[in-house]
Amino acid sequence: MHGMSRSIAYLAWEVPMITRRLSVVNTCLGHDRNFFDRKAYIHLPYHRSTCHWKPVASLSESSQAVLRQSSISFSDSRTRFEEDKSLGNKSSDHSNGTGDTIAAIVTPTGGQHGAVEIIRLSGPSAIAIVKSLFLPARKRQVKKLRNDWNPVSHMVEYGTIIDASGALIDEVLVVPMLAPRSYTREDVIEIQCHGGGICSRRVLHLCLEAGARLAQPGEFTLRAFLNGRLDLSQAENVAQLVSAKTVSAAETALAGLQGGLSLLVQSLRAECIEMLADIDARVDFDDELPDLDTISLIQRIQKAQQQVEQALTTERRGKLLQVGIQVAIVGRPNVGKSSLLNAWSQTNKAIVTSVAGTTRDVIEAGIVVGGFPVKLLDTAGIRDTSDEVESIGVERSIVAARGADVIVMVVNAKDGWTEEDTHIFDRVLKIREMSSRVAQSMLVINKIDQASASTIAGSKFANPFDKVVATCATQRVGFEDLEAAFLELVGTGNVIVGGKMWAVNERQAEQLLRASKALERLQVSIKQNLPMDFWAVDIKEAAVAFGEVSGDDVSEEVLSRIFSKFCIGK
Ligand SMILES: Nc1nc2c(c(=O)[nH]1)N(C=O)[C@@H](CNc1ccc(C(=O)N[C@@H](CCC(=O)O)C(=O)O)cc1)CN2
Ligand SMILES: Nc1nc2c(ncn2[C@@H]2O[C@H](COP(=O)(O)OP(=O)(O)OP(=O)(O)O)[C@@H](O)[C@H]2O)c(=O)[nH]1
Ligand SMILES: [Mg+2]
Repeated sequence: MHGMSRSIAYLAWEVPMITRRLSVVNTCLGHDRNFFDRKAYIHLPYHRSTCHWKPVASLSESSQAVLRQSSISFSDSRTRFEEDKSLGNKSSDHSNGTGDTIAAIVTPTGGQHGAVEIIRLSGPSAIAIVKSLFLPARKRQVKKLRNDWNPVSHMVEYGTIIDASGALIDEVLVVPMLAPRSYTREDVIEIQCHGGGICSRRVLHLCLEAGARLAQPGEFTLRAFLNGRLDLSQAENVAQLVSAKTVSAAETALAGLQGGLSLLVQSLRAECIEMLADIDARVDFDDELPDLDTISLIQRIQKAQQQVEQALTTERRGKLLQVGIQVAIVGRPNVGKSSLLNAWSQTNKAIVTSVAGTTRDVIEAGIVVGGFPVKLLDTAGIRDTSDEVESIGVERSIVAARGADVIVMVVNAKDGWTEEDTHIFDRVLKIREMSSRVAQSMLVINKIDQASASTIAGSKFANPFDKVVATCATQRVGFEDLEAAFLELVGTGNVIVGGKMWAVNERQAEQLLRASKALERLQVSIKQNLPMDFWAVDIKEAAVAFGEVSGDDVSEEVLSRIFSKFCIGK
């Protein structure tokens, strides 16, 4: 960094290293911000929208090393910016990830096959590979030739796929989406084959022989992320969208995919970086700049923190939408648990008889309540029994209750609250205490056609339950109240149920919480008049946490953990 004096105030645009594969050249120079705005900067192999302004001298070792290797001169006060040729070349190598072309069948492969199946290719050789297999029907020439196809982006082409010997493999439609107008921003070609599993596999095989590599789970979306088409939170919403089990879950994921959360996090991160720049500048050049207005700074921080806290309130709803809610129905034999499951799910899944001890195994029924996927678990009536099969069933009831989010205990209005009920209640409560998940509880007083529910509902026995509802399962009475109470119980915070509102996932919430804590500490540091270096530490922490959400500042490990959960072809 010879010749560089601090007063020239070179600023560098340091991009955190995203993946090792994506090289260490993360640095870019600007004479000042305006200069940068005029795009006089080195083209980076990989850069995302918001980064971190720093004096060159404070850059990381590796970034400084890159600068030293490049031909940028620091000695001239007017600054010559030269684009280093080797950097430029690297840049194009990396613009498509590893440079290879990936392929996968993107329609379902196991189980049921559809009428049409799609193979997707993405990468620099996608066109060449398809050219070598595809004979467009449209060509007017009498003699059809291989390699004689000129793809037009987003124009469907009809033709045939042939193998190396010229044998017909399938009659297909081909859709080219040329870079950067594609999902991955690379050249993407989709081949629509006949369904049934054979054609698509043969075509995929030909693509692989022609030089494509089988895509890993989530690799198309990973490329979309690496090429800046989606940020990380949007990519996570792609996975959530395709695994959504209800309309509300899908709508929530879609809202995230459309960028609601991304925009918020982006602006929060930009805000942090701006505040950090103000603070850093005063740490470095304190004598030349006016004092910071700490009152307005604290206001900015408070506003940011409020936005983070608000985003955090969406987590519970998001989790319940994505994962669903497990409800264990427990109680004495013959109180009507199976009848309740059948009535609630409007099925006949569970066997109902007047014999106590009918249900032996856990019976599941999936329903949707207020947009949330709910799994009802009907269980064997809990009692002391010498019957071997029944006692195993009772054990399973306890296990089901232990894993449930909501425990519904059913009692019988006619019998009133019995000693056995107390016994079960104790066991249910014990389960609640032992469980790491805090289950909520609901008392359902059933068979209200035979006796009034008020005796139990008004007794001390009802008090410990979060909700009390009266039903007649055989006539499907009380189920509206049951659902309303249930929704209140799972409480979705102040977010509209079923609204088109994004939600944060667990990983995002973890980072937002980290940011919120850092912003909290920051306010304390400012109020206590601690040195500005301390402020910088906290604000950096918040910026990094936001960067973890957006993917601007994320390790390869986290990336591979996220993308490995995708399905193949996504
Ligand atoms: N056949 C097919 N259907 C699909 C997908 C796909 O990849 N293939 N998608 C995959 O998940 C989803 C749609 N997502 C997509 C997103 C962007 C582009 C795309 O080509 N974007 C261009 C805009 C094209 C234009 O300019 O008209 C771009 O953003 O530049 C394609 C699909 C759902 N349906
Ligand atoms: N009158 C009336 N009978 C009901 C009601 N709910 C269930 N029953 C009857 O009560 C009996 C037992 O119902 P189940 O649903 O099998 O009871 P369970 O709690 O699952 O019993 P186990 O599986 O043995 O633990 C059946 O004859 C049902 O028809 C109700 O609300 N009113
Ligand atoms: Mg039963």
